[in-house]
Amino acid sequence: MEGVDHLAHERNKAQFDVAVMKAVWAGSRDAYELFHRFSRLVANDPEMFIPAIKAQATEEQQKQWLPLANKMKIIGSYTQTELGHGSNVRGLETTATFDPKTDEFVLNSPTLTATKWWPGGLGKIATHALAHARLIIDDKDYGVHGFLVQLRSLDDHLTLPGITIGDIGMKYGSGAYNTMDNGSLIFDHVRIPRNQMLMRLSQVTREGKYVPSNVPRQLSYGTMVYVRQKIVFDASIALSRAVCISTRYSAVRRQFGSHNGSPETQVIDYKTQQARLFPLLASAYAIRFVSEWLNSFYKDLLQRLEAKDFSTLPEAHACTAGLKSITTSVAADGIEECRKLCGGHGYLTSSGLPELSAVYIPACTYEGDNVVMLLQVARYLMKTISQLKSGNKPVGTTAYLGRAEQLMQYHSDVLRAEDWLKPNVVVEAFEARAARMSMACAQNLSKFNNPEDGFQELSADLVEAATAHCQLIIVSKFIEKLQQDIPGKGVKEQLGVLRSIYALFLLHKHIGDFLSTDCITPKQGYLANEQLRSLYSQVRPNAIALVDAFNYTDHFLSSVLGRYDGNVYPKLYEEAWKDPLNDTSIPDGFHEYVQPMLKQPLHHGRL
Ligand SMILES: CCCCCCCCCC/C=C\CCCC(=O)SCCNC(=O)CCNC(=O)[C@H](O)C(C)(C)COP(=O)(O)OP(=O)(O)OC[C@H]1O[C@@H](n2cnc3c(N)ncnc32)[C@H](O)[C@@H]1OP(=O)(O)O
Ligand SMILES: Cc1cc2nc3c(=O)[nH]c(=O)nc-3n(C[C@H](O)[C@H](O)[C@H](O)COP(=O)(O)OP(=O)(O)OC[C@H]3O[C@@H](n4cnc5c(N)ncnc54)[C@H](O)[C@@H]3O)c2cc1C
Repeated sequence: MEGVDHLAHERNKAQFDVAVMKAVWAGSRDAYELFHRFSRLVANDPEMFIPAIKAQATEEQQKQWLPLANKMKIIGSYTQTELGHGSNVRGLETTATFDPKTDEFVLNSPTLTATKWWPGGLGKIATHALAHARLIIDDKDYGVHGFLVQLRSLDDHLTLPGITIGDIGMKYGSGAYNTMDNGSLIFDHVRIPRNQMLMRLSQVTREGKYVPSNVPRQLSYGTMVYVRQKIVFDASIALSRAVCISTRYSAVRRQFGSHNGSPETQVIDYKTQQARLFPLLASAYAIRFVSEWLNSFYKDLLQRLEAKDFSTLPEAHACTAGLKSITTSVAADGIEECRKLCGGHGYLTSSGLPELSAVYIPACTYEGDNVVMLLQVARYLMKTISQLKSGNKPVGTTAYLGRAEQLMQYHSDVLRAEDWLKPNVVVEAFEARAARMSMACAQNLSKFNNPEDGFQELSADLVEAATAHCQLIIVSKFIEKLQQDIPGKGVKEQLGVLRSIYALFLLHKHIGDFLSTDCITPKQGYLANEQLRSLYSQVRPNAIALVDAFNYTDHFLSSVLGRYDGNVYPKLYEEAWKDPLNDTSIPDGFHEYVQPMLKQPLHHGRL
């Protein structure tokens, strides 16, 4: 029925102020108002190009290029990855050779594997590329730098001489990512003026002298840090969207359990459904809050960089790389789990979930493969530990490693299931687990003569240690969020329940880590699980209101199953009838191919 709220009875169960929770989810009341007025930005916005110019171009270059990019007079593509090299940026093959006679750089793709491959917007639309290439002066290789290269005429959009561009072809699924023209590009001795090398960090003079910057070379990777922290925020949106669909549908869907004609059981009441769904609901909130923190950390980094303070750059890199990795993996896996939680209907395009999944899963790869990113975190952790001996006191997200000795002695003192609700009890267990896993890796690494050999050999363990570290960050930031003043009836209590679910679910999932590092006993692990079950029961009456707090419109969710009013079945049926196959009762080709078979004579009563 139109106009009836089929989920009203669920909404009436809520034990908290949903309006306040909406503001908490949005980040602030102002952010909520803004969000309410404007529909959200499209995630795959190819303006990535602009942050790169801001980060790597001189002020003069910015004055020249940013107005053009902002007014869409030029369309740029961030062109880094090549057919043969993506993760290993230092391995890129494209060259930009300085020609002192003409005061130009000559861009060239020396091999097939040097073909630029993947950049968004490149295939059909971009007029310019921010191309990453090895700077060569007098046969000397100065490593990878950024160059602004015009690709297509601004008059007729035809490619310029020496440039071969194409689209790289269809991608996974049939959905929206195929509307993105990820491109391939070959340079054949393409000339650009010297002032189109982005020279904020290092310069090449008219005489062909290379002037290295007096700032860390890693600043040239700044765009990746910026985009990675955006991607963490994006993960909270993608996961919460899937969770919203799946939670609402789980309250609508009924299976089994009818007695004497009573309705069947709502599938959301099955404990197995809750144990799969509610940790994802909690994860969506956890990722949201850690992204909020990461964004403020990033803003602080920018202020410091302005003041030539580079001290937090390594931590910013480790945090953005690690959290990008963990949160996109959780979101991608979570979306798939949400699809399964919706049973057969989840596989229908009209559920919104297959499309969301197909568009989202490359987040585990782009802007840094997730394993490669965790290995960067592991390097940072190993470096931090190696510096402990020289008295360096770690700060920020690795401060706990400064208490490594104490954490190596730690044994959880949990006696009852409720003890696991205490934030300090949880944090200590997560700190001890992360510290012990990292310390064990550091100890094993020290047995190798060549640290790089050791790093390769132990890389699987290092990835696990990095994961434990990143999970600790997320748990800690959730706890810190709740130390803030949060008004509204029941809001803080509900967030407290979600915080405990998030932490205890992780503990349950990684119980092997906690037991093998001797941080907790099997009995304490059992108590954590017992507490988790009771927390699921506390979330149950609030589940619909907790996803309403995301404040997503039906238009944004694009899902028949996730409709606000829960009016799922008539709409599913209606959607099916929009399938072009239903335009006619006899399908195309029936008369040509199927009917002749049906009309074949029977032999001895058989075909
Ligand atoms: C407007 C934006 C909106 C965004 C909205 C969100 C939605 C986004 C949708 C976007 C869709 C698609 C976008 C996709 C775009 C792309 O994929 S662009 C291509 C991205 N490519 C990568 O990410 C490549 C990954 N590889 C690397 O980053 C590096 O090669 C790697 C870090 C793996 C290794 O670098 P090296 O220099 O070779 O390595 P090391 O020796 O390991 O490191 C040297 C030191 O440098 C430190 N480091 C490394 N990276 C950084 C960094 N980014 N910042 C600061 N520091 C860094 C590293 O820790 C080492 O430090 P140390 O010497 O040990 O102290
Ligand atoms: C949808 C999409 C959009 C993209 N958009 C852009 C764009 O706009 N601009 C751009 O320049 N690029 C873009 N890319 C490219 C993207 O950044 C790279 O694909 C990404 O960085 C991964 O690199 P790769 O493809 O070389 O993977 P590989 O490094 O080849 O990964 C293959 C496997 O090797 C493993 N591996 C690699 N190195 C190591 C190691 N050191 N230790 C252990 N395991 C390792 C990885 O974990 C993975 O399992 C895009 C990619 C996708 C999928």
